[in-house]
Formats: sequence, structure tokens, C-alpha cells
Amino acid sequence: MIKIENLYVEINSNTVLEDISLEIKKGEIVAIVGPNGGGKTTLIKVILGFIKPSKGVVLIEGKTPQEYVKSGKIGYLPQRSNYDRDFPVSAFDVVMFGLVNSKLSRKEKEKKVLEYLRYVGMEEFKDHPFGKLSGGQQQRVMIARAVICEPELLILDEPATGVDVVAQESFYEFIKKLNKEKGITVIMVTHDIGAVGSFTTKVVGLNRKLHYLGEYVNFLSKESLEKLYGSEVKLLIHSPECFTCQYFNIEVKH
Ligand SMILES: Nc1ncnc2c1ncn2[C@@H]1O[C@H](COP(=O)(O)OP(=O)(O)OP(=O)(O)O)[C@@H](O)[C@H]1O
Repeated sequence: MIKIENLYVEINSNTVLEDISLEIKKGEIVAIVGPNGGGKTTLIKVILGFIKPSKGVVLIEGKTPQEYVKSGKIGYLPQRSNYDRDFPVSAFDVVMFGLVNSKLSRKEKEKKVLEYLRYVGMEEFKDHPFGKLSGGQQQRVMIARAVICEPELLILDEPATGVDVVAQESFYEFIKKLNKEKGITVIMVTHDIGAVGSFTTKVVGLNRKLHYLGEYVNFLSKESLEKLYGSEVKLLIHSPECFTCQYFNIEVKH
């Protein structure tokens, strides 16, 4: 679905991405990880057609990102901001914004908004002021807005920032469900590789260059982590039940 070849991006004469080549197939869930300033957001902005590469090729379904974006097949959830708690829009209105370019009638749009609010488990909050919802609830509403136009590709930039651990878990479950039921390809920038690793098909480790491309289980080796984050990296294990512990047969002592 996405083909990136020898991509270079320069911003203010600084090379932010250097010689990146990778492919993403339809139906994958891809995690982009790496240290702060490593170029993760820049890479997704290139895929979204917001930033033009200085060199290299980026094709989505054989089209340039700019052409592909015009087809309306990308849903995008930018990095979470602190929404104004008094901003007078309801959860319903926020999801409706996702249909701004749709040719459906008003009635059809309303029906679809309710359907998507139900899908993300937020129908009962439809008339709630968006700013007064919790962080996890706001993210669900924002996801409904990003997917209501039925995209083929969903791009999420640190979607679980500021969302508590329990809400994060159900949020990631929802992403998996979207991928499975609607066949949406998902690209996600994240700092919490431990939480998403078990269901990603591919990990992209970025620190200006492509330091890692492959499966999550191999990513967790000391070498690949040090290569990406430097020699001081420490692996923090969350609980004995976590996927990482089970996979590597790590015993957790309290
Ligand atoms: N508009 C800009 N003007 C100047 N420099 C920029 C701009 N956008 C990005 N950069 C630089 O490009 C580099 C990569 O930034 P980017 O936001 O892609 O990193 P990131 O991996 O997403 O970081 P983080 O994890 O902190 O969100 C950084 O050094 C950043 O300072």
C-alpha cells in the first residue's frame, strides 16, 4: 500500500530524515517508535502530503501523498492537544466535522454520526460538551471523527498520550477492532511500544535514519534498543501478565 524509497527530508537545512526505505502492506498495524526529535511526526507528515521530501519516492497505492489525500481515504488523528474545556461543541458536532466534505444529506450524515458514536461506545455522550469529556472519551470521539469518512489508512500520532492505563487498553482494543472489522491499515506513532507491540505487524525504529524495521519481538533485543535510543536504555517491565514477559519468559519479582 505504501512504498517509501530513499527518502530524505530537510528542514531549515537540517537533515531530519535520511535515506529511509520501507514498505507497508494493506491491513498492517505499524508502530513508529524512537527518541524525541527522531523524525516520527515528520515521517507521517510526509505520508500525509504535508511535507515534501527533498529526495526520494513516496507512493500510496501508486499515487503521490498529495493525490492520495485528495481521494479522502486517509483518516488522521494528530497529537493530542489540551482542548478548551469550555469550547461549546458537543461530541456529536465533533464527529460531524469528519463529514465536512461528504455529499450525504443532512439526515444521512446525522444517522452516520450516531452509528460511529455507537461504534466507539460514546453514543450516550452524544450531547455532552466535548471539552468536559475525559481524555480517553475525547480520544474515542476523535477516532470516530477520523474514521467516519471510511478511510483505507488511519494515521495516529501518539494517540494514547494523557489517557490512563485502563482507558489506554480499551482504546488499543478498539484500534485492533477497527483494523480487523473494517480492514483499515493503521500507522501509529507511539512511545509506549510495550502496550502496542503485541498487535503490531511491524515496528519502524526511527532516529533520523531507519534503525529498525521488523517484528516487535526482535525489536526488543538489547542491540536494537541501544542502536535506536543509545546505550543507557533500560527495559521497564509492567507486569507478569504482559506480553513481553510471557514471550521472553521473564520472571517478575516484587
Ligand atoms: N517546523 C519545523 N521547523 C524546524 N524544525 C523542525 C520542524 N518540524 C520538525 N523539526 C525538527 O525535526 C526533527 C524531527 O522532529 P519530529 O517532530 O518529526 O520528531 P518526533 O520523533 O516526532 O519527536 P517527538 O517524539 O518529540 O514528538 C526535530 O529535530 C525537530 O526539531
